[in-house]
Amino acid sequence: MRVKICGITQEDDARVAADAGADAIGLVFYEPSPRHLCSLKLARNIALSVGPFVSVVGLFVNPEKQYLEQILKSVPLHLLQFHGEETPEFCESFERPYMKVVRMQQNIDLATEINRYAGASGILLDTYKKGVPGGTGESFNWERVPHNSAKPLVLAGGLSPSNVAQAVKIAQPSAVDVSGGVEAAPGIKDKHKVRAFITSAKSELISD
Ligand SMILES: O=C(O)c1ccccc1NCC(=O)[C@H](O)[C@H](O)COP(=O)(O)O
Repeated sequence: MRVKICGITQEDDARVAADAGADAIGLVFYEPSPRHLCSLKLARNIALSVGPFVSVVGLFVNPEKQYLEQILKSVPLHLLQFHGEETPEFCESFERPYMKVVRMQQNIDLATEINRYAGASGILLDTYKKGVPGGTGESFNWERVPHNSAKPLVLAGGLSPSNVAQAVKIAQPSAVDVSGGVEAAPGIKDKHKVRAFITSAKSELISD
């Protein structure tokens, strides 16, 4: 099981996540978010602090192309994560691996969305909440996650150290993603929760 710790805003938290076995960290480039990184220098330093074998993911919500290109010039991002209404053509235009987020609205046609983003490295399934593009801290019904997806699925939304093992068992995703569930305060991670989350997410695979 791969684990991404999202919404990192300081180097210490990035190191804690990497040392605890995180496979990826997420940096938010979306101004209304309390986890938004307004300094590119800070974003770059965080990205460089995790070492060569931890993926650094940049989160965007309907970004201006120029803004994203400017970030790519100074922050070494391995993967882009799109939370808005970005088209497949837009997502692919940066020639960088990307994940498209699908918010699990009740009537969503997941198979169609997955086919639409054929160029994506994976699809991140997140909770739908009107007007909130991500980081809701709320979960959705994990039974809705298909086990035969054409693309790797990343499960997100309201995960925490206490529910991630159950979520993995039911949804059987390729990876899990957490932000609010391992925070001490918005944008600040709790190192005990980060460690507990990673241990729990990864141990489920072993116990099965
Ligand atoms: O974190 C935010 O504030 C945020 C704002 C806008 C788009 C995405 C955002 N975060 C995304 C994530 O942190 C995760 O990919 C995912 O949504 C899970 O978040 P959570 O439910 O808090 O674990």
